Amino acid sequence: MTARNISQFWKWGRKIICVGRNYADHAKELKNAIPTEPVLFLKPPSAYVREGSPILVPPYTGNLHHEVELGVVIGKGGTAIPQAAAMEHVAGYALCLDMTARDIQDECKSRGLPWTLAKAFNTSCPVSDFIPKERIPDPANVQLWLKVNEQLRQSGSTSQMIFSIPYLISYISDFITLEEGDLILTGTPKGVSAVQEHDELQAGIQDVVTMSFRVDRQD
Ligand SMILES: O=C([O-])CC(=O)C(=O)O
Ligand SMILES: [Mg+2]
Repeated sequence: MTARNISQFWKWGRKIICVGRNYADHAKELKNAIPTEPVLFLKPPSAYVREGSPILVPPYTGNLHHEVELGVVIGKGGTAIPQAAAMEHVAGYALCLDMTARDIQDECKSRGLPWTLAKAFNTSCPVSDFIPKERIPDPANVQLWLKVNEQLRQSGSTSQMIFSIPYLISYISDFITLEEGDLILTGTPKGVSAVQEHDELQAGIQDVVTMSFRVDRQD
């Protein structure tokens, strides 16, 4: 049996735990209250898409949004992880997009229904190469950016997060056991906007990583 390699964590079939409304400026642009506890939702591993393959617009949405986010890759699992030990559970990072069918999400919100079809569809989690932990010594202070067709749409620092990475790891692991290969999406800064078929998305974490994806229609 070949050993699994954490640098290909997206192939492992592990869960993707997403944090919503973790940046006040984004919560405000969508007219959501600033949360007093993390807002959590999940994506299945089938949501992953890698560079070279397109982001597919689900046929049921007319308002697909990009959300650029720092992803935290879990290297050591655990339950009820104390904040002080949380960073020992991190193997590294990845740049991610939390693709969101905003019209469907709005409808789910107003009807009190779960966000699954707004957030968890195929290709809803574009992911960069794995970034070993050492390459981002201060994850609480890196710049994330996203361009659509060369136009800057999102630019924000992880220093703006409401809940820190150690807090999130500790909070999540109280309720959902974290496993090696899990990914935590830590929320998006402001500037989310709609993408269309044939758009080119480019995103990056300052001088650490960049990635690009093309948007296509689902046949
Ligand atoms: O859909 C939303 O706005 C919540 C979310 O994922 C985020 O804040 O990153
Ligand atoms: Mg998000």
